[in-house]
Amino acid sequence: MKVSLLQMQIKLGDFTSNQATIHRLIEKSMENKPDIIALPEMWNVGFFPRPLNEYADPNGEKCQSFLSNLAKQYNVNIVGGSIARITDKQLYNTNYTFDRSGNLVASYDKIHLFSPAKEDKLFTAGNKYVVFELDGIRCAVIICYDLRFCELVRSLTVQNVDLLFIPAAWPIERKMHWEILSQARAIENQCFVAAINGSGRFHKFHLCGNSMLINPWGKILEKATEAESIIVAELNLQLLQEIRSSINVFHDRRPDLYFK
Ligand SMILES: O=C(O)CCC(=O)C(=O)O
Repeated sequence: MKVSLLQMQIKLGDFTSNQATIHRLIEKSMENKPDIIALPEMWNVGFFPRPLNEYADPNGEKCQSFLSNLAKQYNVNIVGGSIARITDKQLYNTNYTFDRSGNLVASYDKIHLFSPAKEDKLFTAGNKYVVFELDGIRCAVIICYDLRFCELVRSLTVQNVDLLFIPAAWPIERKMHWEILSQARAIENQCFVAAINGSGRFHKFHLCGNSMLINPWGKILEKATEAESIIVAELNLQLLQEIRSSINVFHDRRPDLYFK
């Protein structure tokens, strides 16, 4: 299973240019023949042009059709980061994931909205999480600030998730949290983590890049710099069973004692 992360530089409010960037990066990433490609948070318009309701994709239809066509064209699974979507006048931060045939296999609305940036005032929060399969591998996706909520990730990984995607627009000031929390989620949940950040600046936000592919032991297999880049790694899925049987935290946990 080869996974490639497209750490793109997103242009604020410029969907057409962002689509062109994805085309360019996918074309290049195909040299490595990845099975899955993943994109960062808010790739359609960035974090956030105003007024956002004029920039957001109505019902996510343009983005869905763009991603579905790419998946078919390149015969690759696409975890479509997230986009700004508007439905019934409500804004959502939404992930769409497509399989190689261009079928939508998952749709997830960000659950934890980042209140320090007033995301909770602009967007409506999602209220359900999803687990899905890509080429027979159990996957899940969370978005950016969701990374800080270990309860959410545990709720997903008790459903046997092998590969967790974390599209993000994570700022440079908290780069240390991005790295440590991503590694912690991999270690505590004994799964692979694909942490895919954007690169560049919006308003006062300066994204830290540093996308990572992390194995279930917490080892960083590949890491990007701050600049626009593509990283790729082959995931040794055998490691999942080796680690889970040597330290069986899912067997030893005591959910009967938690959150009383
Ligand atoms: O949690 C953080 O520090 C960053 C979160 C964030 O930027 C977001 O959720 O968009």
